[in-house]
Amino acid sequence: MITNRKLEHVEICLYEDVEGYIPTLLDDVVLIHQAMPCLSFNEINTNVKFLNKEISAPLMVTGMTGGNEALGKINATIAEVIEELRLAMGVGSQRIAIERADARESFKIVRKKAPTSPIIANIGAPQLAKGYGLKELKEAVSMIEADAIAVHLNPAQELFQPEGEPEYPSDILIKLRDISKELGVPIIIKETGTGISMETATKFKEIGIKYFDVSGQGGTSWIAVEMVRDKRKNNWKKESAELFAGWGIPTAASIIETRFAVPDAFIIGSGGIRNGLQIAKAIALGADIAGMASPVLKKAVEGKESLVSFFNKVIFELKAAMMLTGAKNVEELKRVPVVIWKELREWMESRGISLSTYEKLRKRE
Ligand SMILES: CC(C)CCOP(=O)(O)OP(=O)(O)O
Ligand SMILES: [Mg+2]
Repeated sequence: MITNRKLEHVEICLYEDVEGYIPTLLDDVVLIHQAMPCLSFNEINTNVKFLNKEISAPLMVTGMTGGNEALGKINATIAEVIEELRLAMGVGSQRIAIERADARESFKIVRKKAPTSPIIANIGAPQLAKGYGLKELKEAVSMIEADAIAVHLNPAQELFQPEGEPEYPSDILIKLRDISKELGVPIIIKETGTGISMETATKFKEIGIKYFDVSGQGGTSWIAVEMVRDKRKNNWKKESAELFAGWGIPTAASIIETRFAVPDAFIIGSGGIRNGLQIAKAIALGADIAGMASPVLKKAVEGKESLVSFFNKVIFELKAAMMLTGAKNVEELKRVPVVIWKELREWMESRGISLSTYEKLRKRE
């Protein structure tokens, strides 16, 4: 039953160990210290534009949940806080709300609590292979008066999900191309913890997609989440899921690959982002904003105050990195000098991405 799966997903993300199988490789990005920043801390401005709205920091809460009253309360807490702090948020897959009218309030509450913030709807690509079309995506968008819709790509998760639907035929691309012309809001192609490659980003660039949420490996592994469900059900896939738990593209590599493939893309750097220093690195590496999910979920269930102080800490860390690199705003942060070394540099070399070529793309020159 889909509602049970929604509840299990949140319970597993909160209380099971399903992250950190492989590093994000953001540690292989060094922001160069500038001892004479030529600015004072109170001058630093973190405002950025996102989906034609201004947000106070380059950070969104990426789509997680929804589907019943309890999950709606989590959405409500996050929505209230992101509206107050002028951030942005996505909702979890709205498939359950397309299928069940009683699940809709748990998503609608987000727009009620965040009337002015950028809010992003969410539908899975497998549903496009199984009959969903413009009607269902419009329904998901209008349900929460969304500014955009994330179409999530989760083939690895579906493969190991007990009741999974690993159906990703290429006619999904044709459908998305046609839908994007009529939908009225942008489509964000969003991975789910295994990252977007340059080949995959190119496929979506070719149908006119401009927004990517890379959701790389290094944070929550949704293969591991389904592994836990397999184990609980003694499903035959459990050992295979364990084998693949660390499968995917590390977040730092996925930011580079997506920027390399789609130089003019709007990139959300997500997957294992846990603090403001990682946000600064993701942006200096090529992302436009960063995305967080799991750490926000964990604070949200503690309550609003806990989530507010978490975001204040994260934004202080981002500003600290901007101060110490001499970046007085996010546009300057995109161009600060960095060192890319160790595994991440080896990854670039083996993928044919030269540092000098990437330097221009990273700075969006
Ligand atoms: C998108 C993913 C990280 C979490 C939801 O996976 P799911 O297969 O349960 O989502 P659906 O309800 O859309 O099938
Ligand atoms: Mg699914």
